[in-house]
Amino acid sequence: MTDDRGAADLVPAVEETAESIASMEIRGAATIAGAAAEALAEQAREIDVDDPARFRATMRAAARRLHETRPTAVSLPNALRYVLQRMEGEDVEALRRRVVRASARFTRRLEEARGRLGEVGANRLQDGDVVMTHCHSTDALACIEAALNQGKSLSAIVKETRPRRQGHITAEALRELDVPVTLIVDSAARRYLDETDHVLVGADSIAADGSVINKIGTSGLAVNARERGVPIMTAAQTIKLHPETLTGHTVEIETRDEDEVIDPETRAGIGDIAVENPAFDVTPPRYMDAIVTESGQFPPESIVTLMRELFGDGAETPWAEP
Ligand SMILES: O=C(COP(=O)(O)O)[C@H](O)[C@H](O)COP(=O)(O)O
Repeated sequence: MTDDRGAADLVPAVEETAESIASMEIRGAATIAGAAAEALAEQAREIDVDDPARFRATMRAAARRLHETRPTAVSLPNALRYVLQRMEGEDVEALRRRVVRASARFTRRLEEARGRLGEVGANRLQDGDVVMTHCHSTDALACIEAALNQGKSLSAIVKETRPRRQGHITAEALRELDVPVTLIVDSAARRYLDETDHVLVGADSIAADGSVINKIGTSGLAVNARERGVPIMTAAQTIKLHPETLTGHTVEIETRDEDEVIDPETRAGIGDIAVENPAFDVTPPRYMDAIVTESGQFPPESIVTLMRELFGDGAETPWAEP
């Protein structure tokens, strides 16, 4: 049986979502997961087949198409797993219902988890704190929002986050919450740590040893924060836990287009140079004070306990052909 089985029956919504994730129109680990779950529901709703085996094959093909878009955020395969593991039933209508329901439940759980972890993270922030952020993380922003709701007043130092400048999205979101924002270039972070009370980042994946995989620059920020004595936390709901790392696998770091770093004309003017553009890096657990999830906060080294509880010893890949 070839891996292409079911691919001919993919509905446009799946291709559109896959393209938007790959081009980063849809970005950020939690947002990608929600969009993927919704695309699976669209596939289930729109596909016009009578044969349950064919229905299942098209759902697996849709999941494979979504899975191949970006490699680092484990929330994507975790979302696909959540929905496909619930694809049960004897006939197409039953299968369709189960997929649509699972997708809706997944999206609801994303929202609830964000709310709960926000409250946990907010308890680590004090009234008057200056918080430094990196990239744009909805889970990290949830902590700030919850702290504001607790009546705390915060201000933010927002790292620009080259090359894609997701810091601009964070700055805008914080201004909408009326948080005073100072935008800095990435290389100014160490200097501004002297004025920072807490560093707050998100995660694309968390490994079994407590390593945090997040936007490139996070590990340097964490090392500098430790050197300066500034606490740093990762806000990450449990769909960011990477079950395959329980069995020794490492997390693949996405490499993106060189044009994001330098435009081709400027590059040609410089001469023959190599350009590299890794999108994420790995922060060792010893540089992170806490991982904040909807199930509470954890020292990074003990996150493996929560992972075993949630995933057992590893991960299935229900999108693979049987
Ligand atoms: O590194 C990024 C986004 O990278 P990119 O812009 O390359 O997708 C974010 O910190 C995490 O995905 C967490 O985000 P969230 O908390 O929203 O899941």
